[in-house]
Amino acid sequence: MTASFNHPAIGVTCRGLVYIYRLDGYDVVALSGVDLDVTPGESVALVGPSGSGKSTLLSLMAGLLRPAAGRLSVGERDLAKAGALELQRMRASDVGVVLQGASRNLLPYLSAEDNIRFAQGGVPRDRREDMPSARELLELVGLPGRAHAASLPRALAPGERQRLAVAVGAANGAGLLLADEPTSQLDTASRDEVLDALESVHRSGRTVVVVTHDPDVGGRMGRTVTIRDGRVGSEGRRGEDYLVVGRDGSVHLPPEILRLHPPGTLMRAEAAPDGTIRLVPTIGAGRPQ
Ligand SMILES: Nc1ncnc2c1ncn2[C@@H]1O[C@H](COP(=O)(O)OP(=O)(O)OP(=O)(O)O)[C@@H](O)[C@H]1O
Repeated sequence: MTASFNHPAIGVTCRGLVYIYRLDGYDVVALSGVDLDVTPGESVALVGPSGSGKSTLLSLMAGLLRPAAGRLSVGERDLAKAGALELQRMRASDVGVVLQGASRNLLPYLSAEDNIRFAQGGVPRDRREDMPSARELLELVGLPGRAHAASLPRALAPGERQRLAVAVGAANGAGLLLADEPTSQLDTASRDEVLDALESVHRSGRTVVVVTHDPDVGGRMGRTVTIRDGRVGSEGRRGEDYLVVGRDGSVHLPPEILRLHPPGTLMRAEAAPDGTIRLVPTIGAGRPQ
């Protein structure tokens, strides 16, 4: 099914992105220098341990939080400089957001169709004619027909409700869809249907960025980016995991290597003529006590 999404896919650029929560007088550094490019039309999963900063990064991309430092562009917009009104406009028409938990995205007293129409209400008039209809969106996420359109969110099964949340997130026809844990607490069949819905949105010409704990969800996206301790730790492409050399030359060693060689270990980096790098720990000299 092809819904009419006429707006181009939107990319994201993060450079040295920092975010700090202030909690009871303490600073919690959630992101400590994220460098990441999401190219228009890509599908990316943000994965990584709990508390590593994935949701914070997604909320920054959505303009729900403001960067403490660094650069963040969504399409042509510089989010570090944008005012509250501009961020609100961006969410109304350029970026779709699916928050964690389907019910946070849906009005319980409106039908599926009316939830979508409500989400389309904030789109500027001159762009409304380009928007897909509520029925087209419902069909896109696998909820076709009059019965689905007329259902209240509570009458839908959990997986259907989550697919409706995806349709509502995509309703404004935006070129970038951001989704936080869209498949959590779903059984495998429902999860796969939500992934099909996200894939349909992606195929309709948008960029899709998803935060997930589920490796299988990561496997369905074009690229996985692992966030570790508030920075990009590694990337997965076509089933292979790669370390990412940061702007400052640092690399995050994977947990299994860190268990063998804990932080503080002294290592020599030796480059072989074929470009391979060997990290050689200096036994006894640099291990923390
Ligand atoms: N509202 C908040 N106030 C204070 N600290 C917060 C707040 N939200 C998140 N944090 C802290 O910021 C860091 C990053 O949190 P974030 O939720 O972005 O991580 P996450 O990778 O999405 O985790 P999870 O997978 O558990 O959702 C964590 O140390 C977390 O405790």
